[in-house]
Amino acid sequence: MSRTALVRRPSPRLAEGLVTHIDRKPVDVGLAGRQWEEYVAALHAAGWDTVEVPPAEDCPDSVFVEDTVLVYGDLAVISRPGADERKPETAGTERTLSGLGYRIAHIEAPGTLDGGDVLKHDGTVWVGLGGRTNRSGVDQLAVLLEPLGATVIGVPLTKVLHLKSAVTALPDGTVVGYEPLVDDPSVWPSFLAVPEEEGSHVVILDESTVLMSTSAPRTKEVFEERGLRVVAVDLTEFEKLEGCVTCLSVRLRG
Ligand SMILES: CN(C)C(=N)NCCC[C@H](N)C(=O)O
Repeated sequence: MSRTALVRRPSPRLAEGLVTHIDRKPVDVGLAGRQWEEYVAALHAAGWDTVEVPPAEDCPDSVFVEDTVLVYGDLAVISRPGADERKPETAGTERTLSGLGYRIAHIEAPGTLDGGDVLKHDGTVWVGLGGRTNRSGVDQLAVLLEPLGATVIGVPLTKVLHLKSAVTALPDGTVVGYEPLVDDPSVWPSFLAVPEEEGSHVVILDESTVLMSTSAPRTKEVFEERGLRVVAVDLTEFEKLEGCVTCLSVRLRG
């Protein structure tokens, strides 16, 4: 199986990125650039190819490429970001995925949907209904994905920016989250509470390996005790902007 991930270089204006649920802290743009290179190197070391979406230098949050699209099979659903500042980011993602041969669909007004609000596992697609994604966005996504066999479920999201700020899934489908920030853990058939907020965020690299932040060392031990191999990368500068390990790529499989 070929494994490719979309990534997008940080904008020189990264430090102006949006913050909603946390206090603003100064971002070291040079350090962020080095952390981004290490993130991409970790994908390569795990056997992933990367394709760069052309940089969007005037869009401070454009490095968080996950929010611009939801890919399901051969369909790329171009998002309509809930924050107006981020709406110009989608054009570059659309051009790149169109060039890679994906069928393209769009979330249309009045719908809004950020890719970071969408968690997929094994045919189920949970979508966070919070500050960035609205009911119309979820309904449009359901119309697009249900013919492809997916079940789309809207879930409440009040405590964090995106659904994947709160929860992500391990390779076996267990959904992991830091309970104080999860609205309703009973949504997921199998939920594992982790001891650190940054431990909620994993990218599945393969069936036994996950990528996560070095900011959650106790959670790393929990995952290793479950038999997972964990690759940890420093993401401090992105975490200051409510970013996490998932936001920096869009994984394309198959
Ligand atoms: C899963 N997460 C968290 C994401 N996919 N995106 C993070 C975007 C952060 C950006 N400053 C913003 O406020 O939009």
